[in-house]
Amino acid sequence: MKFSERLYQELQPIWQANHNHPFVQEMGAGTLDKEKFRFYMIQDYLYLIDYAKLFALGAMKASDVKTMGRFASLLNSTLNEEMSLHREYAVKFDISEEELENASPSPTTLAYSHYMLHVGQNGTLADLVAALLPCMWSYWEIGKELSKIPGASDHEFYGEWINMYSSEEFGQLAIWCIELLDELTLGLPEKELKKLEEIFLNTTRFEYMFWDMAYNQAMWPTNE
Ligand SMILES: Cc1ncc(CO)c(N)n1
Repeated sequence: MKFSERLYQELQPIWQANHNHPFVQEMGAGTLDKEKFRFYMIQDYLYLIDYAKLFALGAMKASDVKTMGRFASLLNSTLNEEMSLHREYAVKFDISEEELENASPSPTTLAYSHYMLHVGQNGTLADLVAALLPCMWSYWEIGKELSKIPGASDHEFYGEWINMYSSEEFGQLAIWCIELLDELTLGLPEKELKKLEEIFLNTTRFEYMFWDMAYNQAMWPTNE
């Protein structure tokens, strides 16, 4: 069995919990509170700045030119395509450039992005890919699922989000990361695979926490 298939099977319950989160469900139903989405967009923009750096680190750690090129392309897509979606949403939701630039990351955003950067900086290329994969893979799955709901892709506010993450282009990037992880894990001892599974599990858990943070608009528990 491919390592990605093993991960997918073993972590189904958590993936289901992510899909069933009220933030995701209400986005699909078109009933999500706009203030919650606005909060999410700002936090996700901050998150993607660090996430993009992970692709740059991937290019650094890659041992062949083809893989470097793929990471360069992922870096470009994140900065110039995915984050363009966020910049368009910012206009739609009345988020000024100043507000976006001055925004502070929530504890969950900080914890998630810093965990990934820590793994990316200190680990192997396989560790880095295991850390970043749940992000792309779960968004693609959620995008595809929501795009099946009649009318969801045409929704005035949430349609664009669904179209971006269910798109063929986004799917191709996710598939490439899945294939890379399978290649990098071929023949690795069980002890090493367990470590990668733990990393993948952690960022999968962070995905859930990110939806939850956005739904509750959760910043630090004290205002100081
Ligand atoms: C928190 C989070 N996970 C995954 C993605 C997909 O890139 C995103 N934009 N944000």
